[in-house]
Amino acid sequence: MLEVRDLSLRYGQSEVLHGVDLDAVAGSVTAVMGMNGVGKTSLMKAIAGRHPFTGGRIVLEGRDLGHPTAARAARAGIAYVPQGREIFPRLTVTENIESGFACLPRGGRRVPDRIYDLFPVLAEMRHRRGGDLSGGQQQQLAIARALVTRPKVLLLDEPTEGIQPSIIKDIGRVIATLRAEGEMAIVLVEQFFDFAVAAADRFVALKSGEVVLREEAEGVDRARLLAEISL
Ligand SMILES: Nc1ncnc2c1ncn2[C@@H]1O[C@H](COP(=O)(O)OP(=O)(O)OP(=O)(O)O)[C@@H](O)[C@H]1O
Repeated sequence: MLEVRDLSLRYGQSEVLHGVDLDAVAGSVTAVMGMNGVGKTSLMKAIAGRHPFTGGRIVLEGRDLGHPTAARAARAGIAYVPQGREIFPRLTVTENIESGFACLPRGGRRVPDRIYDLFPVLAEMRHRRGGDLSGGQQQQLAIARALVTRPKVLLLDEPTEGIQPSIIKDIGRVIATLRAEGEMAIVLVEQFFDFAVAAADRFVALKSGEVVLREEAEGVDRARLLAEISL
């Protein structure tokens, strides 16, 4: 589904990703792990067209996307839920969800009922402002906004960061549901080790902008994975 090949990315003179390969497959969760500053968010931003990359390729369903803008990546089927959520605080919950429509043709601009089935709290809070929601509710809102685009690839950047345990469980259930439906490839950037281990089908560990480990979840050596992402 998604193939990232030999990706490099710079901020000014400083290269922070060096030849990263990443695969994500429909109906499975690929966890990207690593310490602060190893380049996880930069990788997500490159895939989502939020930051230009300097070398490599991003291929979706066999089609090289070139160097997409954020709008083109979204139209191609890549949805990005950013770290920090980027909710519009003054817009209502519904308006925030509808802001995801920008990349859809006019005929497709409808919030599917299933969004509210996945996130019942958003139905209850439809008319509240985004800024009035708790951090966890905002995270659910950010995921809902991404899902209205009916993506092929869902990029989740640290969805558990700063969120209360009950909502972390809800988010884990939503990820498991989407995975089981088998239609989208999910890439999960996550520093909460147990959450990532429970959710993922495969792990990619980054260190200093390079992949240092690539393992299927089945039979993964947890101690080795933890060591790779902690040093
Ligand atoms: N806009 C920017 N300009 C310059 N350097 C940046 C910029 N954004 C990130 N960096 C640097 O690039 C490196 C990788 O950052 P990135 O945010 O991708 O890492 P990360 O693994 O996602 O970290 P975290 O877990 O803290 O979010 C870091 O050294 C960071 O300081």
